[in-house]
Amino acid sequence: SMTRHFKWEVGYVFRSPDCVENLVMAINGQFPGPTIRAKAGETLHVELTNKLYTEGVVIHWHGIRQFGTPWADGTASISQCAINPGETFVYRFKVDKAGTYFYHGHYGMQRAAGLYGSLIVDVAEGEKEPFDYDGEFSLLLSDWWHKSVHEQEVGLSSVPFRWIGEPQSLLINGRGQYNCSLASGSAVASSNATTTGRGGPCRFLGHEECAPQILGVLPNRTYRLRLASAASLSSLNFAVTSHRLVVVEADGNYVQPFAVDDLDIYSGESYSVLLTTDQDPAANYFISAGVRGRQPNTTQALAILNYKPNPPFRPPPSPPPVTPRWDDYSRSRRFSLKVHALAGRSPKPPRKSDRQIILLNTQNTVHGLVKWSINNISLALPTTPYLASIKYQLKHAFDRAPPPERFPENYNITRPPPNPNSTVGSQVYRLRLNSTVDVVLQNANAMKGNVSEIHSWHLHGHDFWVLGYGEGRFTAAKDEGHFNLEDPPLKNTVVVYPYGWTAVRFAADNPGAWAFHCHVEPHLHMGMGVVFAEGVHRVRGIPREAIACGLTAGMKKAAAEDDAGN
Ligand SMILES: O=C1O[C@H]([C@@H](O)CO)C(O)=C1O
Repeated sequence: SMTRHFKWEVGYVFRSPDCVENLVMAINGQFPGPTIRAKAGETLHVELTNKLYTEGVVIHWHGIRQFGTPWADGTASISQCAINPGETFVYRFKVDKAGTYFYHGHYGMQRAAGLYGSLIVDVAEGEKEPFDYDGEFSLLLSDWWHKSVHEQEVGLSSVPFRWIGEPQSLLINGRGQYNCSLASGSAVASSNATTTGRGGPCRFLGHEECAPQILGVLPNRTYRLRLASAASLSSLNFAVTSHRLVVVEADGNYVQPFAVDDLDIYSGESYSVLLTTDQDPAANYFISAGVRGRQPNTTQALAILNYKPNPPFRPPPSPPPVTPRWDDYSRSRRFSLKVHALAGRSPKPPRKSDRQIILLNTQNTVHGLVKWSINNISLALPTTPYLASIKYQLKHAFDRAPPPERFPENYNITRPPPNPNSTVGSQVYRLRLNSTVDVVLQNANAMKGNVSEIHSWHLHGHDFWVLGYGEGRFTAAKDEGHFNLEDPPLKNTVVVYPYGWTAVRFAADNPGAWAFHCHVEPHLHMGMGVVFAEGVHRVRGIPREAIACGLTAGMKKAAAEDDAGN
């Protein structure tokens, strides 16, 4: 089948995503990066050249399994070395399943610098989706800070700790409005427009980088909106005034369709919703993304659903949707529980698992640094990529002790950690190839009293079944009986609610080394993740340029000599 070729250069550019100029990481000068569109079964061949001056770079293809190509997963220190300035690395892999995906940087906090774009995989020739629509739009949601990612990273790694704070703005396809609002007055100004002060009406001529996304639609049609969240921190709620949304896909898997007025989308998740333009065609309507899950300090992002032939900037007569209360977690759970696999389109989970790993999520300190830990270990990535050091049995590349699969019975998840100290570690959970693994993500109180933060966990290389969500501390006896083994959704990202737990099940069927981590960028930077590895001995043909760093730098030479036969 077909191979699609792309030649990308990653570099910093000055841009104004929310009408304020900042540094943005762009691909071929574009922010967000170019949208990749392909058909299931095709091969992507992305030749990536690093044009940054002093930083490495990698690109992760979020939601793509990388079956047989684990070195293309794009995770620095796990699947590959970071691509050095001036170097070129070829990502060549198959997109084997239709769905709404995205790609993004996976080194330091580069995703938060704007290194992301849409990746849409259509059904293969002759295949059909289980729903029809007349047109489609892809909406990449994210959040945005005026402080550089460099300053964010150093702040989080400083003593005293400097939190990044809440975002200055939310973006829809890389466009947001800081310090003004589309909702107050007409967004179109006469030609002598000036951007106004804080909170005043936005004034656009339409060509500005930060001019809102306009979705031009015809009345009485059905459109597929492909939503994906590349957000660094924010859990978002998406809504379109006066229009119901029918959810039909989650993370590249079909779901039993259900209608909502709004939907929650956590960092790393993607959805497809069907929207029918059955409202008054003389009006335009607001599209909104607002913060939930954390006390909001950022105005909602707005875009326009423009019923043609109305002028695109005609102010919608109705005000934007009101984002539901940020801490109404029972409302949030009710939405999560509406997502079920579409019968006959996804395999059901095995009735039993071979192993159950329980991961306690806590906030801790390590020598005064604020960290997130899993079973009291905060992930510190090694300099040599796990894929190489496991494949080539390189000693001393990472801590080979098996990481803890449980946490102490007497740990009280409703209180701050009695001893806030934890340690950093680089251990790997070794999974037996083709075994069925259950993971329970257990949330807990943060270091501050009466605080438990929302997290969104993403698994590389696999989809998992979401077996259930619960409140308080998970216990097998009390909770396993309530797992949904009938029609659990297949996802690659799942939310963990404050003081609650989320249980997932997956087949360890993909030889490679895979990250499993909180998709909240600062949390990952603070160590909130683990590494799984299965069947690495079976991995064949790791491209040398993927592993020429750390202890393997010498290997590159040795291997070359070896090839030269001396
Ligand atoms: O990791 C985090 O740190 C801060 C707070 O917990 C300490 O300042 C915050 O809100 C996070 O999500």
